[in-house]
Amino acid sequence: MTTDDRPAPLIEVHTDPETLATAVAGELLNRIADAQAAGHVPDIGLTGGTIADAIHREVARMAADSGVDWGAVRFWFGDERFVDADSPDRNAVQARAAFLDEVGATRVHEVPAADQAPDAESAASSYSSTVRAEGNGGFDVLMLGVGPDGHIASLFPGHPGLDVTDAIATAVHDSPKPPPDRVTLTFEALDRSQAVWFLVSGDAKADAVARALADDGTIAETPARGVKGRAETTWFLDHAAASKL
Ligand SMILES: O=C1O[C@H](COP(=O)(O)O)[C@@H](O)[C@H](O)[C@H]1O
Repeated sequence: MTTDDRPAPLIEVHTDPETLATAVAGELLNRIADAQAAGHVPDIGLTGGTIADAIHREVARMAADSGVDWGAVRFWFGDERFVDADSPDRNAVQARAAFLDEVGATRVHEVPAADQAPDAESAASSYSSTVRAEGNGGFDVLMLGVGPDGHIASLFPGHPGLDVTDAIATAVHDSPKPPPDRVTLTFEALDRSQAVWFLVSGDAKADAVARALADDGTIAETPARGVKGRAETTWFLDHAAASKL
């Protein structure tokens, strides 16, 4: 199935970032619980960013009533900033602080950090091996924040990472958004997801959302155009982010 054969994106608009975060957190907990009830260990792709952090905090708040077995869910990162393991810039550090440590998640697959790998290339290669060895062929739910420039994960407009087709993860240098060195999953890997959820809030991202969902446009200009779920693609927006649709 090519990306074009996949179901058309759904758009869910919430009043503000707070209601958006609560809605996505509730939906995520339901998806995980349903997968586990069906005897499946779900693979969940996490993203960094502002709205992701709010969602993660809502997951922690709502976790107790969810029935989720946190030892039976695998967490992954769509991208990571190549900084030291304890740096607050790291997506994994932020996600751990917001919910993973609090709920007691045990199967968290992090990208090697700058004090654990010699360079971003080695970290990308190591993460590719981990995904190949311990992943289940794709994410059940992949969450992606979107930058004002239309980037997803660490796939930035016009950057060489957009063209990598022979790897699961790749190194990124000279990122337009700091920090400059990063590791990102490639389109090849992101595109193996059953459900892709774009998470976007704020009017600074309204243009990027409109470009991503327009009939015409290129992935090189707006990388968010380059990923669709095999079974579902949903854009979770607040009013501000949806204001140019
Ligand atoms: O650098 C990154 O930025 C994006 C979006 O972040 P935001 O603060 O504009 O919401 C995020 O999706 C990505 O994972 C992260 O590394």
